[in-house]
Amino acid sequence: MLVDGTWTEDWQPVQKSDDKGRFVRQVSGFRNWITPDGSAGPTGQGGYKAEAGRYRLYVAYICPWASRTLMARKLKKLEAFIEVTVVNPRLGDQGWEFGGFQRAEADPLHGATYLHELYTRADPQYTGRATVPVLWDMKTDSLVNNESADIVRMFDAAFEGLAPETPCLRPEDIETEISKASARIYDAYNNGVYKAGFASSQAAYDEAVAGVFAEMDRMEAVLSDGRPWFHGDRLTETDIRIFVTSIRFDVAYHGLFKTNLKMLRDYPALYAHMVRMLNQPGVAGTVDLDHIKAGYYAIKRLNPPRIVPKGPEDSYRLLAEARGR
Ligand SMILES: N[C@@H](CCC(=O)N[C@@H](CS)C(=O)NCC(=O)O)C(=O)O
Repeated sequence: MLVDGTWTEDWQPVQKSDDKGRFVRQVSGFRNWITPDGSAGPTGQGGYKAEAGRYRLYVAYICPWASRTLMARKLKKLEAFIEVTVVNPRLGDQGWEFGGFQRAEADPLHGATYLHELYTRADPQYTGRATVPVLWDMKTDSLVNNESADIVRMFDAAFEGLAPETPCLRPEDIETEISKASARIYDAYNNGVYKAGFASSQAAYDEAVAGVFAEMDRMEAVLSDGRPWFHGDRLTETDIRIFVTSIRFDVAYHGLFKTNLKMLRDYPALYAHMVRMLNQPGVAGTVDLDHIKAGYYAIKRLNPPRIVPKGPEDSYRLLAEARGR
């Protein structure tokens, strides 16, 4: 991570724990917003106006948080507004690296070797982890935002009137419902699997795993009435949130994070929800199973020999089918 702008090799990914051995995720540091007129959004500074070709999203396909911003870019048809650079899926001694893996790209703006160079370029005194996603402003050469929840929200609204019309991912009439569901699903599912995987005590692991499967049972019950999306007929950010963990579940979390009471495919409605989302236009292109596996199974602390498993066949088949449509 970076400390006062200097890289320090306390790099073990996402490993901060509390006094009971529970994994704790860091809070994002750049919270500016792109808005239609460049005014400041709910947090941060103004000056980031919605304009074509001005912004670039740095992502890792392994990362669920980065992936949800990629999905929002597709679902909101923002390809002309937001360029994308994909980093190497393996988090190394210097954090995220450019190039060096199939479909991992070079940094087209600064020729950086590591993502942390972008952080210190934006703030020479930055302290914190150099995480993906990073939303970069190519006009002022600055870091707009590194919090995926903000990025999904700004993609939803900031380019209205400029980008093709698309359904809202956070309709006002169900905003409270979305916020409530998001908080729970984040804690028990999206972050719950990490809490299980990075637990440093049996008790912390047991607690996290129980939370993960209780939440899966709950989501399964909601989706079992035949609705296509979590809140009903409309695809919302809640569905994106669920999907990014569901698509990684059997592929990485079940094995590496030991969330193995069941597999995702044992939940018929949740599984169908994942397949439905995978088949939305553009979504399959945001999923790279080889990056996902290479990235997770390269986490030294959890998998010292770094052997990457072959399967699961089922996930590759689903993805190939979705791509072929
Ligand atoms: N709050 C951030 C969290 C992002 C995050 O934790 N990204 C992980 C990858 S999944 C990362 O970049 N970790 C690098 C590190 O911890 O050094 C968001 O949702 O955007």
